[in-house]
Amino acid sequence: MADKRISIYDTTLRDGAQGEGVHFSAKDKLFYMQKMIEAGIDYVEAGWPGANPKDDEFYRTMSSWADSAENQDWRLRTRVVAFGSTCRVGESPEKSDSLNGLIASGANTLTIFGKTWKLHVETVLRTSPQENLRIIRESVEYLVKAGKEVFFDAEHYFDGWQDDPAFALSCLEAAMLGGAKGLVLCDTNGGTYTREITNGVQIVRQELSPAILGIHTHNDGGLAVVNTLAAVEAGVDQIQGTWNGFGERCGNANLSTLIPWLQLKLGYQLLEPEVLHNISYLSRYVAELANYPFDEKQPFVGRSAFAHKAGMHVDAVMKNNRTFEHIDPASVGNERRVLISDQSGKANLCLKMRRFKPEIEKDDPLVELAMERIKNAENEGFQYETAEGSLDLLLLEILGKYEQPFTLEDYHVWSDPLRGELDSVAVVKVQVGDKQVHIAAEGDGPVHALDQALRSTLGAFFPAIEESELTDYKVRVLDGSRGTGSVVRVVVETKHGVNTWGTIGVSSNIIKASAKALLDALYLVILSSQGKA
Ligand SMILES: CC(=O)SCCNC(=O)CCNC(=O)[C@H](O)C(C)(C)COP(=O)(O)OP(=O)(O)OC[C@H]1O[C@@H](n2cnc3c(N)ncnc32)[C@H](O)[C@@H]1OP(=O)(O)O
Ligand SMILES: CC(=O)C(=O)O
Repeated sequence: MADKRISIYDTTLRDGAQGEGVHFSAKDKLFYMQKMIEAGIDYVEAGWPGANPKDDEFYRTMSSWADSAENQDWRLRTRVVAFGSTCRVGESPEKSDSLNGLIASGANTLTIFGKTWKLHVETVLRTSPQENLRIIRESVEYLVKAGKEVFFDAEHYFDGWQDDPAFALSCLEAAMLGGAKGLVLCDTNGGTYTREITNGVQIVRQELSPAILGIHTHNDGGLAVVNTLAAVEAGVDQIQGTWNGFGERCGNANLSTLIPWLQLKLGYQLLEPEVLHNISYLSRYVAELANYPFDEKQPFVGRSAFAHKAGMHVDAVMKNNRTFEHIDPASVGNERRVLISDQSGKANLCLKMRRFKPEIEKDDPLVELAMERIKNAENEGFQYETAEGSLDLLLLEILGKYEQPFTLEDYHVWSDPLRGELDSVAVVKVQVGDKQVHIAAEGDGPVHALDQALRSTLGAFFPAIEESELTDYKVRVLDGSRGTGSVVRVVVETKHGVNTWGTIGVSSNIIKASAKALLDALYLVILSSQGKA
């Protein structure tokens, strides 16, 4: 149903943080909340009070922040949710540390999960179905009486429903009897097929009338996004998910994919259009905050999402972008990229070269020349897809616009691996204008020594060098048949301000390959600081 409002329940800080390698400190969680409040996310589940000191600290700080006069209006847009479980078997809610911890958290919206699959009731809780219904109903009731808005996460709902539909439904009824505002159907093991999700949601819609019906899926079968979309089409009002699909095992339904699908393609209302235009940035922000590598292959928001490599595709995109783009990249804050490789045609290169010479056309002989040089270089082992910085330098040179800011006249590197730290020395001879400089520097290994020598020589002439940093260094053996004499490809990543460049060197001598990649990086830092690259 187009233009229906679907609320977003973001569980990145809770279920997302249950993912391998994903961590948020209490302070990270506060930064995160502020971003999501700005974005207008409806519900943000931030953790489990009582489970660990970090979550306790977060809720303490969050409640005092929310209570302060200048932040009173945050509740209008975003609700911070505290998560926990029902009371334990044989326990009364009043005695439950979990429930009392939730009330004490200060959050006005609370989500508790409970069992709906008999397998869990019998083997994990080791209790009777009746006791399970009691702990669900009484726990919800206790929180509602404390003045809270309560969601019930029906753990393993779809497995439970396939096993014993009447029992699974009775668990939902117990939560409703307790006064739950929302019921959330969880595919906890992530292995449910889409058809069962659709059926499961439709039956709950027919049988019960919660104020909010939500869906929470995991990605173990690779269907979390599709299953969430199916649930929306079958009638849920709320999607639970995590940015970048972070979460336990194979992760949760990915909000970075779901939101554009629902809003741009299916016509549902989730976020303000300007927030949707910022969604690539938001996804990246969350990965940065979690210190987790961003998956560039993600639909909609990844760098590769609109990266065209095949020559024929780029030719078609230049004629009409709809030929190979399912949406306008700008609608999700992303951009089209043209990759240059041995799969490129003149269209790829022409688009790339227009950055430096806007009037260039596909039939210009310089485009042909660039294609020949690149295909030959790729044949020798260069790979410009990961080294767009070196590619820029090559194109500037072909266009006659390259002014090399210095020349490395000579260099020598010695290593004494038995010396311990700073085991290598490099001496470089560099020509800058009419000045020639010799400098020696030590380093941990020969490449570090060379980098240090170049930087200390050039920093005096070009201050931008001092502000730049090497952020990655990768070596790949191209053909192992010659053992330690094989040709290697070195790719260096360098950051200066908001710019990051990949540069490349290829040689059977790892120092020579590294020197070429390092030099290209330094040239780029200097040229871009002078507005020439
Ligand atoms: C599907 C989900 O993702 S639910 C969220 C799961 N998230 C987490 O587990 C992360 C945070 N968890 C924790 O920090 C800890 O597990 C704590 C603090 C909550 C509990 O720790 P402990 O008291 O040491 O218990 P432990 O984790 O070993 O075992 C879980 C207990 O809860 C019980 N339990 C599990 N689910 C429920 C439920 N829905 N309602 C009531 N009790 C439950 C289990 O039966 C078990 O009890 P038992 O020890 O009497 O057999
Ligand atoms: C509650 C929850 O995270 C799940 O069932 O997957």
